[in-house]
This record gives sequence, C-alpha cells and structure tokens, in this order.
Amino acid sequence: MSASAFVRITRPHNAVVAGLTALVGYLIATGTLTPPSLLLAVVVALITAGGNVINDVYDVEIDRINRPKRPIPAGEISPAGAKAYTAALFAGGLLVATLTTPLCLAFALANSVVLIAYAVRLKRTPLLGNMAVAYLTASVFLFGGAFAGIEGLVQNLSLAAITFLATIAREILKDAEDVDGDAAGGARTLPMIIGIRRTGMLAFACACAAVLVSILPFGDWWGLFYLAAIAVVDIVILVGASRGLRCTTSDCVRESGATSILRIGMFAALAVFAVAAVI
Ligand SMILES: CC(C)=CCC/C(C)=C/CC/C(C)=C/CC/C(C)=C/COC[C@H](O)COP(=O)(O)O
Ligand SMILES: CC(C)=CCC/C(C)=C/CC/C(C)=C/CC/C(C)=C/COP(=O)(O)OP(=O)(O)O
Ligand SMILES: [Mg+2]
Repeated sequence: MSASAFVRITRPHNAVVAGLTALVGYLIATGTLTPPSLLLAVVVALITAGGNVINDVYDVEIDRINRPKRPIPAGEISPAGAKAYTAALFAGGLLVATLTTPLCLAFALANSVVLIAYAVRLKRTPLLGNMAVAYLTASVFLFGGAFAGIEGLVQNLSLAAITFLATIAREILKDAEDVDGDAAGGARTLPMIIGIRRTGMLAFACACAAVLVSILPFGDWWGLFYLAAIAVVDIVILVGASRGLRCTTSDCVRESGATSILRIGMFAALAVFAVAAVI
C-alpha cells in the first residue's frame, strides 16, 4: 500500500477538473465567484473521487484485462481498503454539501446514488450506463448553477445538454475500445449488441447533435469570441468522433485516438465556457 496509489485511484485530474467545472457553472449562472461558492468545488471533487474509487472496486475483473496498472488489479490497494476509502470520500463530500443549499445537497445525494448504481450495475447495462455517466458529467454545470437557485440551474441547461451529448459520444466509443475486458468481466455494453461500426455511427451522430446545441449560447448570452472559439472546438469534436466511423474492431477504435481527441475537445470547450463567462 502506498500513499500515491490512494491519490491515483481517485483519478485526481478528473476530480479536480470536475470541481473547477462546478465553479465555472456558478460563474456562468451569476457572473461572479463568491467565497461560499468555493465549497462547490470541494463537494464535486470529493464525490467524483468517491465515484472513481468505487468504479475500480467493482471493475476489478474488467480492469485486470483493460487497465491492469490500476491500483486494485496491481495489488497496491485491497478491495476492502478501497471500499472504506469510498465511504470516507462520499461522507466527506456530503458533509461539505450540507453547508451549501438544499438543492445542491439534493444533487450531491442523488449523484452519489447514481455513482454507486453505475459501479454496481448500470455500467453492465447497455446505453443506460453511458447515459448515467453523461448525466453525471452534465450535472456538474447544473449543480454549479443550482447554488444560485432554480434560475441558475435553468440558465445552465443548454451547457448541460451539450455536455450530455458529447459525453455519450465518448463513452460509447470507450465501450467500443473495451469490448474484450468488459465481456470477460460480464458486462453487456452497446457495441456488443449493435457492433462497433454502428456504435461509431451513433457516436458521430451524438457529437453532431452536441455541436449543433453548442451554437445556442451564441447571441443569447455570449458573442463573437464564443462563436469563434467554440467553432474550433466543434471541429476538434467532429474530427475525434469521425475517427471511430471507419472502425469495425476495438483495436481500430483504440488506435484511431478518437476518445483522446474527444477528451481534448471537451476540456477545451470547458475553457471556452470559462473565458466566455468572464469577458
Ligand atoms: C460540442 C462541444 C462543444 C462539446 C463539449 C462538451 C463539454 C463542455 C464537455 C465538458 C465535460 C467536462 C470536461 C467536464 C469536466 C468535469 C468532469 C465531470 C470530468 C470527469 O471526467 C471527464 C473525462 O472525460 C473522463 O476521462 P477518462 O477517465 O479518460 O474517461
Ligand atoms: C455534481 C456532483 C455532486 C457530482 C458529480 C459527479 C461527477 C462529476 C461525475 C462525473 C462522471 C464520472 C467521473 C463518473 C465516475 C464513474 C466512472 C469512473 C465512470 C467511468 O468508468 P468506466 O466506464 O468503468 O471507465 P473506466 O474504464 O475509465 O473505469
Ligand atoms: Mg472502470
């Protein structure tokens, strides 16, 4: 057991970016950041970290094949130790959430339940698992907006819709990469049912839908900077998703770099939203 394994298993980059995304959500909804709003980042980072750890607990057989260097399959952390760690991270996140608002606390509770359900069952259910991760990712914008009340949540609905669609595209391509390990671990995912070629086509369609919705904030609240910057990001997203179109095997999807390009595009979109909110 090493301290570094306990950090790695939380996927700290994802947890930190998720926390910062909640602040971007609040910033977009209100135009400002207040000291209490910083609590949002702590809640989201802790709950995302808890979700990442419990995911690895239940995916141990799958990760022995797909991701053998992760701390549990590598023997650096025991499943029981990781379960206790999950409980501590969720409890910490929910405790801090009690200092926010009832609406944010409700999101934190509901999302903790969805994260546990995803790890235990939904991941193994075609499309429903992908939709759960897409909802969770999109909900960070709603959670940030919700700290300013229902109006803040409603304000961020279009950003949540863009994120939901782009995340579905990436998640089903990740499933296309992971078919062998997922099948060995007993998971039934979308590409196992409709095939990798149709999964690539569906991912591309979702990416196109995300790109269309990404134009909505232009004019309503954001101007030419947003339009120019999001156009570049949209091209990255479309290039990434189009890489999966020609594939009929998992190796091809992995080698295409589609999911990595989509991740770059999604993080870049986040940066564009953050800058557009402050200029
Ligand atoms: C068409 C267009 C402009 C799409 C952009 C969609 C968008 C704004 C996505 C933002 C999603 C994002 C970066 C959220 C950050 C917070 C978060 C929940 C991070 C969690 O991890 C996301 C990452 O994709 C997971 O990576 P991996 O571990 O490799 O699966
Ligand atoms: C708004 C609040 C309170 C919380 C948000 C919680 C968040 C940000 C969730 C984001 C999505 C996320 C990181 C989910 C965690 C579950 C997870 C690790 C999904 C991916 O797992 P697999 O499908 O097993 O893929 P891997 O192969 O990468 O493990
Ligand atoms: Mg996993």
